[in-house]
Formats: sequence, C-alpha cells, structure tokens
Amino acid sequence: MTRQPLRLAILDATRILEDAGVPSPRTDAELLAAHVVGVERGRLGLIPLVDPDVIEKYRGLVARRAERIPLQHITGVAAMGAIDLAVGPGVFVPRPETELLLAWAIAVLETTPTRPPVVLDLCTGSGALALAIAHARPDAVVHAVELDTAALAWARRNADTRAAAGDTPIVLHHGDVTDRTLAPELEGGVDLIVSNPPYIPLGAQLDPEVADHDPSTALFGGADGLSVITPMVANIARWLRIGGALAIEHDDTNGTQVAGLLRERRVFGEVAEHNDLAGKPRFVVARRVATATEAARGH
Ligand SMILES: C[S@@+](CC[C@H](N)C(=O)[O-])C[C@H]1O[C@@H](n2cnc3c(N)ncnc32)[C@H](O)[C@@H]1O
Repeated sequence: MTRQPLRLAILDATRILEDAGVPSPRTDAELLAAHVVGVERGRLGLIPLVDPDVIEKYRGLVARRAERIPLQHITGVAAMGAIDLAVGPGVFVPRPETELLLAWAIAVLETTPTRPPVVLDLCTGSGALALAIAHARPDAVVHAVELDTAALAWARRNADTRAAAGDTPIVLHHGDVTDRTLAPELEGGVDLIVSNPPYIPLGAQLDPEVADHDPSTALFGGADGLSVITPMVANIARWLRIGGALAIEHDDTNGTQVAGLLRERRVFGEVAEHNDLAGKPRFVVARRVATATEAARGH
C-alpha cells in the first residue's frame, strides 16, 4: 500500500472543481482535504503523504462538490461567529455575509443595561445567530423563531449540541414572524432583535449551490424581496423594549427600502445602514424609541 502525496490530490481536485465552475476551487479543494484528513486547513502542509483509501474518499467528496453540492452539505458544518453549526438538506447554510450583523449585535449587548438581556432571533434557520449570541453572552435569555419544520429540527439539533457543550440553552419557537399573535409573552420585553429573513427578490440569478440546495422558503422574499421583512417590522415594534435595538439583513439592492420601512414608523429611531464583509449593503439597524404618548406616560 503506497502512500500518496496529498498535495498532488489537492491540485487535481482544484482543476476538477475549476472545470465544474465552483467559484473558489482551491479553497474548496483544501477545505475538503482538511475535512477528510481531520486537520485545520492551515495544517495540511504538515501531512505530505496519505493512504490510498484517504485519496479515494477525498476524490468521492470532490466529485460531489463538482456536482455543485454546497461544501457545507458535504462537510456537514458551517461556522457563525465562534461556533460551528450542523447543516444539510432542509436548512439554509449560514453565510459569512451575516458575520458583521452578529458582531454588531454582540457589541450592542455590551451596552445593554438590562440584566439578563433578552434577545430574539427571527427566522433562525439552523439557529446560527441565536446560538452564536448565546455562546458569546451566557447571561442572555435568547429566543429564536422558525416557521419551517425541517429547519426547526436542525435548530433543535444545534441547540442541543451547544447546550451539551455548556452554552446557555435557547428558547425555540415554531411560528411565523409575520403573525401578529406570535409570542405575546415577549411584548415590550426584548432588548435586541436580530433577523436574517428570506429576502432575495423572485427571479434573481442564483448559483446552483443556492438554487438547488437552500430551501426556497429560506431564500425568497416575494417580487421585491420585502414580503417577510415588511410585516415582520410591525412585530418587531411590538416586541422591542423602548431603547431596544434591532438589525435586519436584506438583499444588497434593498438597503434604502428597509431603512425607509423603519424610518416611516414613529416607533423607530437611529436608523442606520451597514455593509457586509464584501462591502455590499447588507443590514439595517435601529432603536425602538418612545412615541409622544409613551413619553408623556413617562416611558
Ligand atoms: C435566510 S434563512 C436564514 C437562517 C439563519 N438566520 C441564518 O442566518 O443562517 C431564513 C430562514 O427564515 C425562515 N422563514 C421564512 N419565512 C419565515 C416566517 N414567515 N417566519 C419564520 N421563519 C421564516 C426560513 O425557513 C429560513 O430558515
């Protein structure tokens, strides 16, 4: 049994993935190799030779990636902040685009005076934002809402894994974030709301990894990308404590519209638009402010 050079297998894989149109062939070839060998990507250089059965397994995974199956469905893992989430068919793969929203949310909690701070993640999918926040802030009470039962099952699985690892358990709700009767117990009591809802306008051109593998309920927000965001904003006003903060991720074509939806309601102030790691308009933040009537009542 002759051991074989891993470096050559990675070069072959890069070429195969490039020919298949995978956007980041070298990165994916290395990440799949790291997955098969069981090391961090940066440590691949320490493994010059591997057994033939490892090469065979690696080629199998590369062939699946060449079919444009998402890398994270093959490895079974996606990252958000400091945690890993289990992902696969039936749930949206968390994206790096959401990392700056997460960082903003964790920074907001640093200045939130309420103890314990109450956080709500709307459209939680795998539980990515809720669980990353619960990991960063063990003192927070974190709620998360998801409509789709398949996605909710992934969120439950990830929540159980994180709780077993010692994170504070989160509270999962099965429901529709546009439902005006959802979670009445949270009304006026939430310090921070985060949401990465479905927001792609119908008809947008998508890579096969997205179009064929992310659930369509996770992707599309009607013709304008705002069909979930618009009614969700009314609920956010209901749940947020006065002074509480919110962040909503959106399509890169919709920053002005989402900011406008918030600015047109008297209950929101400090509306600001933020870009993602790629410099594209990606999320809007705001605070729940007291209306004149609420201020007169001493809120
Ligand atoms: C873009 S994915 C984001 C998932 C997760 N927040 C993340 O960043 O990885 C949107 C999620 O919202 C869920 N969803 C869609 N419409 C919803 C609704 N009306 N109420 C609650 N969840 C909804 C989808 O099932 C999907 O899991």
